[in-house]
Order: sequence, then C-alpha cells, then structure tokens
Amino acid sequence: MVKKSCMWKKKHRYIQKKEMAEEKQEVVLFPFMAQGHIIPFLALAQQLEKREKHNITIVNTSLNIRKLRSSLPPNSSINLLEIPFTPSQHGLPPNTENTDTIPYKLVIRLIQASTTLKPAFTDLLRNILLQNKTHKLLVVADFFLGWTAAVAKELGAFHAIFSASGGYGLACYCSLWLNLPHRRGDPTQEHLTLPDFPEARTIHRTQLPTNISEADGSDAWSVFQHQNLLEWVNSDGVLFNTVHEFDSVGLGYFKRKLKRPVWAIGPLLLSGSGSRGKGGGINPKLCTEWLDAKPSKSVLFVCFGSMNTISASQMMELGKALDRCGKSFIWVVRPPIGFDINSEFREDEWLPEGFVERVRESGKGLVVRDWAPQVEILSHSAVSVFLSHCGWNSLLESLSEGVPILGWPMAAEQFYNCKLLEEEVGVCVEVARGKSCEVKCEDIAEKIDLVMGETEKGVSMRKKAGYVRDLIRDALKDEDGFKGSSVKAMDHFLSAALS
Ligand SMILES: O=c1ccn([C@@H]2O[C@H](COP(=O)(O)OP(=O)(O)O[C@H]3O[C@H](CO)[C@@H](O)[C@H](O)[C@H]3O)[C@@H](O)[C@H]2O)c(=O)[nH]1
Repeated sequence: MVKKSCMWKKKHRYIQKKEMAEEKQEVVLFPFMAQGHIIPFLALAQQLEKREKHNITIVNTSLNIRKLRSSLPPNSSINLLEIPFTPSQHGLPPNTENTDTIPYKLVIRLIQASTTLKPAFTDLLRNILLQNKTHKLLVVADFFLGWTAAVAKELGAFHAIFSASGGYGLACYCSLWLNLPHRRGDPTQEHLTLPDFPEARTIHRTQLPTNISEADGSDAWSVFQHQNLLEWVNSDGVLFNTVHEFDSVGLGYFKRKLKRPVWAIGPLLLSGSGSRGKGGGINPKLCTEWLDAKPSKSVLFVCFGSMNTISASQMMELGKALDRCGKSFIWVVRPPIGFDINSEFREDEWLPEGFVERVRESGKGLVVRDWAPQVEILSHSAVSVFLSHCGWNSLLESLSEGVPILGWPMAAEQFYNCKLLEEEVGVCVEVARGKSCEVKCEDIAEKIDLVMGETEKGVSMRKKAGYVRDLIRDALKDEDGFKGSSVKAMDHFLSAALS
C-alpha cells in the first residue's frame, strides 16, 4: 500500500513537472555549423536555462548534436534535436557537418547547403508548437540562417537573429557585401569608405577578405550574402554577443538599417573548452600545470580559432619569431594552407629545424596540435598577451580576462574586429594581415616585444585591457539591485519575445 502511494506521488509529481514544462515558453536555438557559432549558442542556452522559464532546444545536424551532448552536464535540461543532413548531396566530403573539418574554400558550400534544411526545420517547429500548450515559440537563429525568419513568421513565432560576431565587425562586413564590387580598379585607390557606415572611416584594400575582394555580385558568396541579408528584415530583432559599452557604433548600424531592436547580451562565455572542440590537442590539466610553473604575465598564447590556419612560409617565420624573442608561449598549430587540415602535423617541414625539441627541452614553449583549452589558458595569470586571428569569441574571451591582443586577422569580419580594438579601444596591435601576406620573423618578434615588454605601448595596452575587463564584468553584473547593460538587454529581449 505504502509502495503504491509512493508510486502515485511520483507519477503525480512527474505529470505536474511535465505540465509546468509545457507551460514554459519554447525556445529553439539554431546555430550555423561552426565551432565559433555553436559555442556562443551553447553559452546562450545555458544562460537561458538558469532563468528556468523556458524549454530550450538546440537544433543541429547529427555530428554536431553528438558533440554538443558530450559537452552538456548530465543534469542539463537543454534538449538537443537532430535535423537530417547528407553532406554528399551537396558536394561535400562525408561527415562534413562543421567548418572545422574542411578547408576554407569549402565553407561556402556548407553555408549554401544549410539553406536546404528549411523544410525539415519547418516541420520540427510545427511539431514543437503542437506539443506546447502555450503555443509560445521563440526562435533564435544564426546570422547565416536568415531564411529561418520567414519560417518563424509563418508559424506566428517570435524570431531573433543571433550574431556570434560583434556589432562593429559585422557592420563593416555586411556593408561591404551590400556595396559590391570592391575589385581593384584604380590602383591609386587603396582606401575604401563604406557609404552606409561612414563611422568606420577608411578600410584599406588589404583588409578585405579574399571572397569580398574577388566578389562581383554573381559569385556564390555574393549571391548567398545578398539573399541572406535580405531575409533579416523578416526577423523581430538581432541579438549580439557583444558589450554595448565598447560596441555601440556597430550596433547603431543595424538599428538604422533594419529598424529593429538590437540587444547586446554578451559576452556569452563557456568554460571547459577542453571538451567542447575537436578534442585531441592537450590535456587541460597538463596545460594548467605548465602555466602554473611560469611567472605571472610572462606567456604569449598563439591560436587562430577553430577553422583558420596560415601559409607554410608564414608558419616558418612565426616559429623563427618565437625562437628569436625568447618569450614563453603556447602555440596551437594545424597544417598550413594547401595541406589537408586533418592530416598529421609535419613539424620537421613546417617549423624551424629542431624547434619542437628546443622549446620542449628549454621548457620555453608548448606546441599543441589542433585544439587547446583556450578559455582556461586565457584565464591563467601567467598569460600576458594573445596572438589571435581576431575571431570575435577569442577576442571576448581574452578581454574578459584583461589580456591584450596581437592581431593577425585572416578572414571574414576579423579585419574589422582588429581595427575596432586597435583604433577605438586601444587594446590591440596588428602584427600581420591575411593568409597570404609576406611576414618577416624580425617584425613579428618586434611586435611581441612591444606589447609584452615594459614599453609605453605595452603598459598602456595592459592598462586599457584591464579597464575593458572591468567594463565587461559590470555589463554582466546582476546583484544588489544593480543590473549591467548585458543583463538588462537580455531582460528586454525576453520581455519583447513574450509580449
Ligand atoms: O584551440 C582552440 C581553438 C579555438 N577554441 C575556441 O573556439 C572558438 C573560436 O571562435 P572564434 O575566435 O570566434 O573563431 P572562429 O572559429 O574562426 O569563428 C568564426 O566565427 C566567429 C563568430 O562569428 C567570427 O568572428 C570569425 O570570424 C569566424 O571565423 C573560441 O570560443 C575558442 O575558445 C578553443 O577552445 N581552442
């Protein structure tokens, strides 16, 4: 009898819980299939989970869902839903479901292929709506998935674009796509201005990513970007993984263009990056132990994000520069451009002679293959400066810890992220530009010395980076009745989505 009543209570509690869950607003998050996009989406999901007012579902293709599952704690209430996708139907190698396994030139194919997910995504949303009593659905989708806005609109759901990039960088990038072409006509015209974003002042031709400098409006990238940006007008607003205090100019561009609200809710940061990427690399514990043995603010961290790499000659010069400047470093390496990104790393061929043994024996450096626990590294007190490709997540992770940046932008909006942080915020020095520029080891070493040493520039950058770290912490503060700008923006966004 006792057993029976216990079972009844359990069942009753289960039904109650289920009913409560059904009354919550459904939130469907749909990142583009790239680590630099999935990671901040996951951080957003975790932040919404804490509010306990939503049923949260992340949608993606099966391999990405598998990876996401392994990075969620077992007690997480976040649902993961697979959407069918067959890479070979789109001319992609088998198992290509994420930009981290393909060379940059195939990225556009994956982007184009993502538009074919529309029918399956529509069915998935319909099913979620059918199962939810409140019929309240909020869809948050990646800026590359503009087509999802029309789908949400048709189903009566609230839709927001989520940008994993910052406002300023994305404003320059979008403006360039909207004002094509930029191919070299007059060779004396080295500088461009953006007609709808004059705040960026001038952009040098070398700051154009290859796909933009070659675009003529009819190539695959142009066609996609144009269509995608047009679709944004169907959305109810744009969420940015950024901080209003240092990115208001770029955010203003989108308010003006779209006449929609824009919410700066960042930085959305995930910890435990060791388990969220491709794996391999280095054991995070080993990495921390190595850093523990280093003096405070003495280590340079070098990493170019989840999908970029440099040319073989640039890699060689960077290796020589690290040798020459004598600073301690952690360098995440992957095969240079033109070689299979998933192949063995040939240190004898791509790095200076004896480099790996030399740094291992002297204890000066750690050369990590493929993937390192970046967030943990940047938060270690031994780290002084981050040599980065200026992907927006990397920059936010660095600035959240007050670590200044040596910028080596390579693609997409990275050139303008670097420009913002160098020209407007003062926490970055550009060390090189692009994946094909000629670099000299002595120039790189000189810049490393400049920012890591006790130079006027180095001291000022470190001071400013500390100031930006405090700004970021304030933006995220939610205590004693004080709400920082990013917390407030999240509140405003959610109340708009519910109303
Ligand atoms: O060894 C590594 C390499 C990367 N990461 C993580 O991977 C993410 C990389 O993101 P990001 O720095 O933004 O670089 P990308 O992967 O290149 O990001 C793409 O997406 C970004 C957000 O839209 C854009 O700013 C970039 O231009 C675009 O290349 C970060 O969270 C890193 O912490 C690691 O944890 N370990």
